[in-house]
Amino acid sequence: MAVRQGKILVIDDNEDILFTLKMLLRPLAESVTTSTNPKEINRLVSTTKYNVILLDMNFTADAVSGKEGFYWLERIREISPETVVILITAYSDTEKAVRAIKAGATDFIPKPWQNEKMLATISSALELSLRRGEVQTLKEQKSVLTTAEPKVEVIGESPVMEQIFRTLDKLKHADANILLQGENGTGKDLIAYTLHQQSPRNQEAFVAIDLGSIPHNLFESELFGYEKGAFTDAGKSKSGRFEIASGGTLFLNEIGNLPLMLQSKLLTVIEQQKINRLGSTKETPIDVRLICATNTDLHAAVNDGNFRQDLLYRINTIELFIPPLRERGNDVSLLADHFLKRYSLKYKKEIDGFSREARQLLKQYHWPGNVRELQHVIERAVILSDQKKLQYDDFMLRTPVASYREKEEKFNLEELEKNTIQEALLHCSGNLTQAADLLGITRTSLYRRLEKYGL
Ligand SMILES: Nc1ncnc2c1ncn2[C@@H]1O[C@H](COP(=O)(O)OP(=O)(O)OP(=O)(O)O)[C@@H](O)[C@H]1O
Repeated sequence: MAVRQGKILVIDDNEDILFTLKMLLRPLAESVTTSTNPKEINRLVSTTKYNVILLDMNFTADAVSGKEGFYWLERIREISPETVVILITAYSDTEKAVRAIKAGATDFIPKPWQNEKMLATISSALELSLRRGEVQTLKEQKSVLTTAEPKVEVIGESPVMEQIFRTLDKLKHADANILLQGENGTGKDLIAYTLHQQSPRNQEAFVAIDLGSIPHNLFESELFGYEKGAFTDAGKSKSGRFEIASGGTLFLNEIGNLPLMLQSKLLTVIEQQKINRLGSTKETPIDVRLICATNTDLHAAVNDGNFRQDLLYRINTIELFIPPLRERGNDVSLLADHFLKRYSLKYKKEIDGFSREARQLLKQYHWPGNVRELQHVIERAVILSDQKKLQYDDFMLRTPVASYREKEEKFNLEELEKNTIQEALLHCSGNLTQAADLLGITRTSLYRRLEKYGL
């Protein structure tokens, strides 16, 4: 026999009927709950997700109109529209059957029933309900996936990027949880997608959620989903990202933003591989590969008591540091050419390169917004330019071009950075965490710079 799935609720005022149906239907489902009192329906349906409800049409003795059945059918449709409802009555007639179906029932069974007919009807009702759930998940998957940006190949030839490509290659068959660290716009999302694409999970969904851009009060419902009525605005049930990503990869961007209370919930989910939607006691098994990303130093956050150490150890089986663009040498030029080609095509402009001065500026600029900033700068320049080559003045960089030019003439940026770090270290008596704070960078970034300048 197939694996028993789904929950059945039977409501009938006759105890014998309930007993017989319980015995008959038990082999079909995970559970069969019975009740003689229709007033229990509100409570039962609000607290448990039933797949199929078998509902008597007449509860009061002598009543034959079926009015009660229709009343309760409507209540069930309001509370749990996805549940399949089958009506039963001793006083069947075609007119009632048609009305019941119009009112949202799926089928109608006359009493006395034949066991084979009852079993066949309830089996198909269970099947229908489970398929409805799958369709709902697919719809939600589609809405999550179609909002994502189209993904492209990761471009880079610099030694630091070559090192990343070698590591990505080694991770092809490892289903390990991965933590990507790097400044905003360095390509963490793109690398997470690449990891998914090259993994055995690539036929399943890649679902991303940016915990830096959604309000804190929505974290829980977005991650774990909710049942209808779980909170004031929960008009209907919704799957969370964990459920939608099940079988595939879940990318949690800006994981450092997760409040401590949800960190412990996330830890439990990772350990038990099950989730509970908000407002539900039902556990749903999930199977996701987790890739997390952060632009903050989670190790420092652990030291400061803002991030759980046990959670960090669960998500960072492999840690990958994605370097800022300014440390990738000629990759800036490579990426600039790539974006120029893409946007010239998109905006139908005949621009075939950069002036020498413009290319020099791209190389020297420090790109605080990394690849994303470069991409936007080139797109804007392509839209506004009316020459064959992009010029120095076509770029509207975050640091104003004029003052940047002046600074370039006056200072050597690296020298400046090195001196500033030395000063900060002196000021903080060598305390790296304090120095990093003072400089407004992460401890990891500070370490890298100390290495770079041999400090
Ligand atoms: N090496 C690369 N090659 C091609 N495109 C890249 C590369 N790195 C980043 N991009 C592009 O730059 C943009 C920003 O990258 P992405 O969103 O992956 O960065 P991120 O580190 O996840 O940013 P954030 O931390 O702000 O979420 C995207 O459009 C991405 O496609």
